[in-house]
Amino acid sequence: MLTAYTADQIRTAEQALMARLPEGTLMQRAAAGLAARCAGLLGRVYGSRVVLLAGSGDNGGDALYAGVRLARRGARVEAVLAGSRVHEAGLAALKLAGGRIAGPEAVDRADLVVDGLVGIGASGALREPYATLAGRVNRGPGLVVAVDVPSGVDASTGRVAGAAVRAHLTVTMGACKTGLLVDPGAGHTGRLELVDIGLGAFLPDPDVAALTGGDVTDLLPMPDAESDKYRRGVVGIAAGSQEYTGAAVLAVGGALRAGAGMVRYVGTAEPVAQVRAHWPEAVITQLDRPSLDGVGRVQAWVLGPGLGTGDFAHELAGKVLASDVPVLVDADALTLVSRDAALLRRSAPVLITPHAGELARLTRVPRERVEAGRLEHARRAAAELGVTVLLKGATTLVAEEERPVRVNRTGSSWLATAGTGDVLAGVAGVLLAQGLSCYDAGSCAAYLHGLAGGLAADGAPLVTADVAAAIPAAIRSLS
Ligand SMILES: NC(=O)C1=CN([C@@H]2O[C@H](COP(=O)(O)OP(=O)(O)OC[C@H]3O[C@@H](n4cnc5c(N)ncnc54)[C@H](O)[C@@H]3O)[C@@H](O)[C@H]2O)[C@@H](O)CC1
Ligand SMILES: [K+]
Repeated sequence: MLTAYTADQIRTAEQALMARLPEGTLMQRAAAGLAARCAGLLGRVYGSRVVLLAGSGDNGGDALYAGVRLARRGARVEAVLAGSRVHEAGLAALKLAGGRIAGPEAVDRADLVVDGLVGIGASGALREPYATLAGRVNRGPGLVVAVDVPSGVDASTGRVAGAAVRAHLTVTMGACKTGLLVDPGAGHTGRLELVDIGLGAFLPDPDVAALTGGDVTDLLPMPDAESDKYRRGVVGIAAGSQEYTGAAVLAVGGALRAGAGMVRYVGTAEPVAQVRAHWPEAVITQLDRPSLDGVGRVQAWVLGPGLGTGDFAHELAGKVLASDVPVLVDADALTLVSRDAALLRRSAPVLITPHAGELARLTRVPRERVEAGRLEHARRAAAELGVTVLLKGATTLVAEEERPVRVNRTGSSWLATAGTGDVLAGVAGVLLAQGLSCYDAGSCAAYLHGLAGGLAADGAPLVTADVAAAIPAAIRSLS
C-alpha cells in the first residue's frame, strides 16, 4: 500500500522526529537522497548543467544542499534565487563547492532543473516571480526534478490554482503527499520517488492510500476446491435499452471476464438480443415491464449502464434498489438518483461510480469545481449521500466516510474512450457479489480495469471490448 499524507500531517511527524536529532540532519538526509536521484536521471553528472530554483524556505534549502553534492561530483551548478530570502547556510555551502548564482535565463540552458521553489510550506497559487519561473521551466529544455512537491501543486489536495511546475520526477521526502496522487496535481508529478528520512514511526493514519498489485492479490477472492457458481458470486446486471445496447454487452462482458460465478442479465428486447448474441454464458431475463419477479437470486446488482432515464428505467431502478443486496449505481442510474434522491435510501450498501460531470449533477456543484477539487468533492459526496463514491478520472478515487480515500494509479490515457465505464461497472459488480465491501470492490476493480486498459492499449488506441478481454491477463499479471 502506498500511503500519503497532508502537509500538516507531515509537518507534525517531522517535528517529532526533528526533536530527536541534531539540527540539519533531516535536510542532509533529504539532500543526499535528492542528489542521488538527480544523478540517476542525468546518467553522467560530470560536466552537466544543473540549475537550482531556490525559494525562500527549506524546500530551497534541500535544493541547494543537493546542488552541493552534485557540484562536488563535477556538475556545473547554478542557483536562481527566487525568493526575498534564501537558505543562507545552503547557499554558502554551494558557493564553497563551486556553485554560482545566476539569473532566470539559466533555466533555458539547463540539462536538469531542480525545483526548490516551494514545498509543503506553500499556500495558495504561486506568487511572482515564482509563477513566471515555473512557466519558463515547463518550456525549457532540461529535465525537471521537483523537490518534495512540484511547486504550484497543493501538497494536501492536489489542487493547482495557477502556474505549476511539470516535473519528470518528483523526489518526495519522508512520506508521499496526498497532492502527488490526486489530479490535477498527480498529472504534474511525473515519476514519484520517496526518500526515507526516518519519518515512518511518527506518521499517523494516512489521508489517502493507493493499492499495489500485492494488495489487490490479497483482497481478490480466488476460487478453491469448494467453489461453485454461487460462491464465485452471482451478479445481476440491469443495463441497456432500445437505444443503448452496447453498454449492456460491455457490462456483462466485464463481469464475466472478472470471474463471475454467474451473471443474471435483465433488460428489454433489443439489449437482450445483443447480450444473448455476445455472451451465451449470461442467464437472461427479458423484461416487458419493470419488474424483477422471477429473476432469481443475486448477491449484488449493477444498475444503470445505458439503461435510459425514462419511466421504465426509473421503476426498474426502484425495484433494484429496494433489494437487500449491495447495488452499484452507474451512468443513467446516477441521473435517476439525482432526480429522485429517495431511491438511495436503503440499508444495504451502495457504490456509486460517477465521473466528474455526473458527481457535479448529483451534488449540484459546478463541474469545474469538482474537477479542481476531486478529493474534497468525492469525500463530501460520500458523507452527504451515505454511500461509497468511486469518482472516475485519470486517477480514480474511492471515497468512504472514515476511511483513507483510495487512489488508483494504474491506467492508460487510451482508456478515456466510450464504454470503458461499463466494463468497470461489471468488474466491480462481480467483486461486490463475491463479498468484497464497496470500498475494496471499487478500488480493486479500478486497479484491474486500469491494468487491463494498459495491457489492451499497449501504446496504441483500443476499443472497449479489448479492455474487458484483457481483465483475465490483468488478474494473471498480479501473481
Ligand atoms: N521540516 C523538515 O524537517 C524538513 C523539511 N524539508 C523540506 O522543507 C520543505 C518545507 O519547508 P518550509 O516549511 O520552509 O516551506 P517551503 O520551503 O515549502 O515554503 C515556504 C516559503 O515559501 C513562501 N511561499 C509560500 N507560499 C507561496 C506562494 N504561493 N508563492 C510564493 N511563495 C510562497 C513562504 O513565504 C515561505 O518563505 C519541505 O517541502 C521539504 O522540501 C526536508 O528538508 C525534510 C525535512
Ligand atoms: K518544489
